[in-house]
Amino acid sequence: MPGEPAKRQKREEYKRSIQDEQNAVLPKKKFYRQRAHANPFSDHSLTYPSSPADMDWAKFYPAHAAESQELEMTDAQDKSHEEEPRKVKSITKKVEIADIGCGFGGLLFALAPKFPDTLILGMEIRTSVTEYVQDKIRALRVQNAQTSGFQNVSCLRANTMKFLPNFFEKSQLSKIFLCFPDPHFKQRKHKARIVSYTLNSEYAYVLRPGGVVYTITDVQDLHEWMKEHFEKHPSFERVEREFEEGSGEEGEGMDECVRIMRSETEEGKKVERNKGLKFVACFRRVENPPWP
Ligand SMILES: C[S@@+](CC[C@H](N)C(=O)[O-])C[C@H]1O[C@@H](n2cnc3c(N)ncnc32)[C@H](O)[C@@H]1O
Repeated sequence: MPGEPAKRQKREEYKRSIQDEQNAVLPKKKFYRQRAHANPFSDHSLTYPSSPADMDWAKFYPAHAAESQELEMTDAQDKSHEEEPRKVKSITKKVEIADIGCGFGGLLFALAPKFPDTLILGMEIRTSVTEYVQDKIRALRVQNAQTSGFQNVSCLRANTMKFLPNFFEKSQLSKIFLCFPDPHFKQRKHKARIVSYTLNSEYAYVLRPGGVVYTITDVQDLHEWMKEHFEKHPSFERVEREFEEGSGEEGEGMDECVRIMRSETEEGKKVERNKGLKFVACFRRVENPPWP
C-alpha cells in the first residue's frame, strides 16, 4: 500500500520516543493498531522458555525480583569445566492469574488494583498490541511509583495454543480468563479456536483444583462451543448460576471477576456501546477428575 513505509516509520519513531523507563505518558492506541487476526498455526518468531523454571520472571515483575540464585552445576557443565555457575534471578512469588489473548489489556489494568498481592499476566500473540500493553504498564508504574501500583501486572507475547505449559507449572494458576476469543466462524477454522478438548487439558494442567476458567463472548455459537467443550471435559464443572449472574436485579452475589470482565475488557465495552449480548460461562477445576 502506498504510504505504508512512511506510516510504519512514524509508528516506530513514536514508540521509540515513549519507550523510556521513566516515561509516565500513556501510549496512544492508534500507533499500535494491527490486523485483527494472527494465525496461531504459523511459525511466528516467538521466544519462549523450554520449561517454566527457565523463565526470567524478574524481568517482567522487577519489583518482585529476589536475589540472584546460583544454579547447581550440572554434570555436563562440570565436565566441560565451566568456571562460572549459571545464575538466574528468581522471583518472590509466582504468576497466578493469566489473561489469554489479552488484546489491549483492559482487563489487566482493572484487575491489577483489585488483586494487589497477586501476579497477573497478559498473553497476546500480536506484537504491536503486546507492545502497547507493555508500554502502558511501564507508564502506569511510573505514575504510581509512590504506591508501587501496577508492579503486579505484566504482559508478554506468546502463542498460548502452542506454548502454555512452557510458561506455567502444574497447578500454578488460580484464574484463567478467555475474554471475547476470536470466534473463527467458519467450520474449517474451528481448529483455531482457543477452546478445544485438547487445549482444555492444558488449562486443567496449569490450573489448581478449585481454580476457575472465565469465558465471555458476544457470539452465541462460540458460547455454546466453549460450554460444550468444558462441560464434557472431566477436569471441569460449571460454576453456580449466582457466580456468573448474581441473584438479583443488580447482579448481587455475582463474582467480582465476572463483573470486571463484563465491563472492563475492550471488547466488552464495544458490545455495551452496540447494545449487544454478552454470554458468560465459568468452569471450576475439579479436585479429582473421574478416571475415564
Ligand atoms: C477479540 S480479541 C479480545 C481481546 C481482549 N481479551 C478483550 O476482551 O478485549 C482476541 C485476542 O486474542 C489474541 N489471540 C488469538 N489467538 C491467540 C493465541 N493463540 N495466543 C495468544 N493470543 C491470541 C488476538 O490477537 C486478540 O488480541
